[in-house]
Amino acid sequence: MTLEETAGKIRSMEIRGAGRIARAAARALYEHSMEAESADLAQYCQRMYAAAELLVSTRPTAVSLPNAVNLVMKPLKNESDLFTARHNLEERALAFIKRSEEAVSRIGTIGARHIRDGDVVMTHCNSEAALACILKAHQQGMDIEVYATEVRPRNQGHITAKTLSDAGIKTNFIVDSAARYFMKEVDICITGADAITVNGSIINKIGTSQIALAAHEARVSFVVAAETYKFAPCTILGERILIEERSPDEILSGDMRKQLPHVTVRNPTFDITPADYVDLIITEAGVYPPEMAYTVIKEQLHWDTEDMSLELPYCEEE
Ligand SMILES: O=C(COP(=O)(O)O)[C@H](O)[C@H](O)COP(=O)(O)O
Repeated sequence: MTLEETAGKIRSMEIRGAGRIARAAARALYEHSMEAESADLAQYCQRMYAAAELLVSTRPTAVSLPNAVNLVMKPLKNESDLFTARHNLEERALAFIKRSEEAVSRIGTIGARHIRDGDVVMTHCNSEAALACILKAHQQGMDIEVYATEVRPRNQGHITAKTLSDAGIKTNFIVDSAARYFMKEVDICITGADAITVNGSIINKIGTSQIALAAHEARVSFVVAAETYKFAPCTILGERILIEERSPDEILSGDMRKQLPHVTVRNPTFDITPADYVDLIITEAGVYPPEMAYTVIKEQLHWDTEDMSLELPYCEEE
């Protein structure tokens, strides 16, 4: 797949979900580097920086995307010859993909320890990391039941329901607005994350914060499964995560909107769940309370003040 094809698929959401987007970006950089016909290091760097910028511009919210791109790209500035630069960049891209896949599997193992035999689990959207926990618990022989939301407008819940059904897990498929109604039957909510800020807020699919609120009210655990590269270093510097707002066409057709001249369709793709409503964040490096987000960014992402000069567009003002 060409770089432009990958960028187009991320933009159109054919490739979606924060972890998958991150791996697709790393894969695109790897393949772009392999194909690069560059006369010298400067030309190669120029080509790769342009590719990185294109990838980062595709979707604004999932921090896994700029984090993956930075992990692959950042050491490039210290290279002194084309051959080594190219070799090292390709190694870093492949290492990121491997690390990401292993992280999801490890999160599944750790997350399954938070599910008990007989539990009813609610999940929202389609998160590899959240599903890894549920699938692992099922594989370990636990008798669990799941409530999976529909996830309007893009219906990612259909993918979740199919995955759960294929695994033989008893699943209730519900509209998003039924989450509070069913919360009294739920023991634990598990969702993924697109970004986690330094104050432990979780940015995930629109509707997540309502589920967290309903869980809080009902004294149900609300747990987030997320790889460490979902934490957002830029938030240490006070930057906010930009919440993507997608086309109104996803909700009402142009023809229908023409009949409603005083109506504006709003379509935010993600929302923010404050740390107060989050019990735990399950990462591949272990389980953290949301209050420890700063420590994760410092220790797991090895973020330091040098990163303040990052040139790539990391996050933008909300
Ligand atoms: O909100 C979404 C996907 O949104 P979209 O469909 O708009 O990309 C997922 O919950 C997170 O990305 C985490 O997923 P994962 O755990 O797979 O990274």
